[in-house]
Amino acid sequence: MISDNSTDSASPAICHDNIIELDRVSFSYKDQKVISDFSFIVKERDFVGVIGSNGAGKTTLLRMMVGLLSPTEGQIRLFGEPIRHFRDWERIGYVPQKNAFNPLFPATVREVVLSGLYSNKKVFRRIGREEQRKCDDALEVMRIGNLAGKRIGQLSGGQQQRVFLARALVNKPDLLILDEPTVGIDAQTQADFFDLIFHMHAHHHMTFLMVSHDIGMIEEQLGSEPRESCGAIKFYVRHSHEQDCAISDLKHSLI
Ligand SMILES: Nc1ncnc2c1ncn2[C@@H]1O[C@H](COP(=O)(O)OP(=O)(O)OP(=O)(O)O)[C@@H](O)[C@H]1O
Repeated sequence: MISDNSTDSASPAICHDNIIELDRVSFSYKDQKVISDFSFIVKERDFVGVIGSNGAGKTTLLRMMVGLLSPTEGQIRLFGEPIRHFRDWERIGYVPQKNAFNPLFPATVREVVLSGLYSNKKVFRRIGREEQRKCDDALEVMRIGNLAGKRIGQLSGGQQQRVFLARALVNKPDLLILDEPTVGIDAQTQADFFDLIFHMHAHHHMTFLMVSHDIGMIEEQLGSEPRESCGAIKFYVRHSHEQDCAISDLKHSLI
């Protein structure tokens, strides 16, 4: 593994590793500058809520963090490693803002959720009982167990979004990046989902970065003062030091 992070002399506290580092990052689409000279660090066990008006650049920022866009200037590191060398993508779950499957896409809901367990290299690995159990757990948490055998392309937009969330959760990644994850989802599933991810943040050692337009929910969960801003984008952060929870399935997190 390539790493040139040898200068980091940070605290030995295990929960304070840097997960995402943006160092003087700028981004332009042709001649429109969207992100300007922005530096920010997300630490292990942070929950970062990202708020900002339409067009402020939130999605652009997230797409840079997952390697889909390259900064025009500046550097990004993931888990301490320069993003161009980073290969450990299965540690990161990403749910983009708008997901839509072609109605003819042949995979079933179960197959799509199971695909979250493997990196591209491992897609042909045999799926055992343990993997099926994790998949059932994720399906049940997102209330789509009854849709498991259906073709994903034939579901409604909100149902498809729940499948994407189940896929992102099934592997319990170290870092989950969510771009307005609950748009189009009914109120009960939305409330359950927030309970779940805030529990996972507090007790399962996960780090979250989530774009939301729900300022009330963000302030209630993360406090009313943003820690940082980037143009019209504001970053609310809460760090967790709570006790880890020994239960490994997802369902218990709903309560
Ligand atoms: N592919 C693209 N090509 C050119 N300009 C783009 C592209 N994608 C986004 N933009 C522009 O960049 C700016 C930031 O867009 P972005 O999608 O990052 O904003 P956002 O904060 O996520 O907005 P929203 O809340 O509406 O999702 C906007 O002015 C947008 O028009």
